[in-house]
Order: sequence, then structure tokens, then C-alpha cells
Amino acid sequence: MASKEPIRVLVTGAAGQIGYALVPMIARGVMLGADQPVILHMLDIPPAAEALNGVKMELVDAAFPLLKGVVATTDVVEGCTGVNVAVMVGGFPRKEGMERKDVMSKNVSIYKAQASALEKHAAANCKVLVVANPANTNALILKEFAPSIPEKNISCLTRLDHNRALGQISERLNVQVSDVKNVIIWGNHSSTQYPDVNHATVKTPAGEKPVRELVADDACLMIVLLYRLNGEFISTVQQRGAAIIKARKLSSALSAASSACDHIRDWVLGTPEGTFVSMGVYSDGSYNVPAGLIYSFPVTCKNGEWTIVQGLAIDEYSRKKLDLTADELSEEKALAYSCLS
Ligand SMILES: NC(=O)C1=CN([C@@H]2O[C@H](COP(=O)(O)OP(=O)(O)OC[C@H]3O[C@@H](n4cnc5c(N)ncnc54)[C@H](O)[C@@H]3O)[C@@H](O)[C@H]2O)C=CC1
Ligand SMILES: O=C([O-])CC(=O)C(=O)O
Repeated sequence: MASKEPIRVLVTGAAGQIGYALVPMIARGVMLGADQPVILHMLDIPPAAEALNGVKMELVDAAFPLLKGVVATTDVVEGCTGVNVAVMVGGFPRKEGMERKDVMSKNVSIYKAQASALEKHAAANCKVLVVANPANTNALILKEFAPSIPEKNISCLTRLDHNRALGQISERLNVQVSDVKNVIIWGNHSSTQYPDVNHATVKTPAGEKPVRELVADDACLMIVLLYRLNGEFISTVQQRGAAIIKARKLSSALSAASSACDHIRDWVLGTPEGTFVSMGVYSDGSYNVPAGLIYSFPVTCKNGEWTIVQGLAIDEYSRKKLDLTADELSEEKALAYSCLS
């Protein structure tokens, strides 16, 4: 069988800690499939050039059969040229004493410049995933400054939060994580996100059961667990990033890299029948979320396109949570725009 044409994948911030976990996953076929050759484009800034070259040396040393080439560069045009998939991990982190506006203003200028480079030099129909925080708003800026890239092609990562929610349910109900599905992360990749289990199910010997029904199977456990699903469960997922930083003294990296692979794999190759995943995408007003925000929704993917899952019942408690995180995104949007003027 003739081998497939390589797909060019850009990773920005490739010399950083997520980059270091992500590039070997891509080179091994975790992101695009075990039969899909790839050419990696790794972009970072000049102070990281030597470290970036070290990562390139290790990629050569690992002799990945699917890896057909590596471009390691600090030149944004070279980095973006011809790429089919762009994973934007590079950004300006918040440092001690900095205000939110200072961080936003640095990231707005980075994402404005990279948007223009992608628009001019990436392959037609390039799919973009923004990982760097504030992920939703960086993606929105990228969309605004790359008007010729279809808005359907620009997304941000909330799959890590989605996977964290699956992991928490698996641990709490003592079931395999692969048997849990259809949790939803609504909104911002921040502590206002709403991890929603109302539509989640677990595969059991008796068929698929709603998580809430499973919990309710045991009347004694019901009150405790329902309380936890609406309280502790939500705050654990919302605060998981901070808990990892506390434990590792560094933010999540392997789980972020793995979730970025899940996000792109499902987007390109499709979600399994009956399964939805969470992606930060451009809101069209579904679920009365204001249009024009990059907001995390439940989606299914087919033929390289995502579609927001429609018609899910939203109770009063959930409605408030959906609105709260939308309000935060509207504020972030206004802050980002104020940095542009
Ligand atoms: N959406 C999500 O679920 C998650 C997002 N993050 C975010 O991902 C980002 C990266 O995290 P880490 O890899 O841990 O950070 P890191 O600091 O280890 O690496 C960031 C890299 O980006 C590079 N960089 C900075 N400005 C750049 C630019 N203009 N162009 C290209 N590269 C640039 C830096 O030189 C550095 O090598 C952070 O913003 C972090 O907050 C982290 C975990 C989860
Ligand atoms: O909180 C952070 O800085 C990293 C992050 O986004 C996460 O782990 O979800």
C-alpha cells in the first residue's frame, strides 16, 4: 500500500514543557494515526533557540518511523509555511506582580502576529488549536486577525478539562475511564468553566447508564454523591490545574499534550458514534451563549468538521453556570480589545 502524504504539524512554544511532551506523541502517530507520516514544525522565540535545537536532536535520536522531517525555527513565517495543523502552545505566562491586563496585552500582540503569519503562509484549510492561556481569548484574537481562515478551523483546548472530568468520575464511581463518556465542559478554560455530568453515561454489564442514575442506584449514597456531583466534583475539575501546579511546582504538561492529541485526532478522524467531546469553538448562539465568543461546547466530529450537539436539556442550575462563564469570556474579550487600541 502506498504510504500517505505527510501532514505538516506546527507546534509553537515547542521548547517549553508541553512542547517537550507533545512532539514525541505527534511523531509516534498519537495525534493523527499510526499510518500517518508527519513533518514537525517547531517554533519558539530566540532565547529558546538552543533548547529548541536540543529537542530537534532528540527527535532525530528517537528515530520515529513516521517522522519525515523537522523544521526547528524562531522565524514565524518559516514555522507557519505550509502547515496543515497548528497547535499554539507558545505564549506569555503570568509572572509575579503582573496584572491580568499586562498578560493579556502581551498575548494579544503574539496572537495577532501569529494569526497573520498563519493566514498568509499556512496550507488552505489549516486546523488551529490554541492551548496557551488565556486559551479561549487567544483563539478569538487569532480568529479576528486571520479573517480568511474559516472560523470553523479555529479552536481552543478544553479537552484537558473534559478528560479530567472523565477521570474524576472513573475514580469516584470506581469504573474504567474508558467506560465513561459524554461529560461536558461549558465555557472558559478557567475556574469559571462548568463541568456538567447531566448527560454523562457509564457502560455497565446492563448497558449504558446515566452517571446520575448510577449514583441514585444506591439510596444511601445518593445524597452524598449528588451533593458531590454539584459541588466538590465541579470544583475539583475547575481547580485541577492549580492542584497540579501545587504538586509539581509546574503546570500540567503530559496531560495537556495528550489532550491536545485527543482534540486534533477526534477533529480530523471523527468522534465515535454516540460520543461527544468538549471543544472551545466559535459560538453561533447555541444554548443562548452569546455569539462571537470562543466557548467550550459539546461537539461531535465527522469528515474533519465539528458540530455542536443540539437539544440537550439545561436545568436552572446549569443555566446559571453557562451564563457565568460566558460573562467572564465577554469581559476577557473586552479586555483583549482594549489592548488593541
Ligand atoms: N488549555 C489548557 O488546557 C492548558 C494550557 N496551558 C498553557 O499552555 C501554555 C504553555 O505551557 P508550558 O509549555 O507549560 O509553558 P512553558 O513556559 O514551559 O513553554 C512555553 C514556551 O513558549 C515559548 N514562547 C513564548 N512566546 C512565544 C512566541 N511568541 N512564539 C513562540 N513561542 C513562544 C517560550 O519560549 C516557551 O518555550 C501556557 O500558556 C499554559 O498556561 C497549560 C496547560 C493546560
Ligand atoms: O492553570 C494553568 O496555568 C495551566 C492550565 O491551564 C491547566 O492546567 O489547566
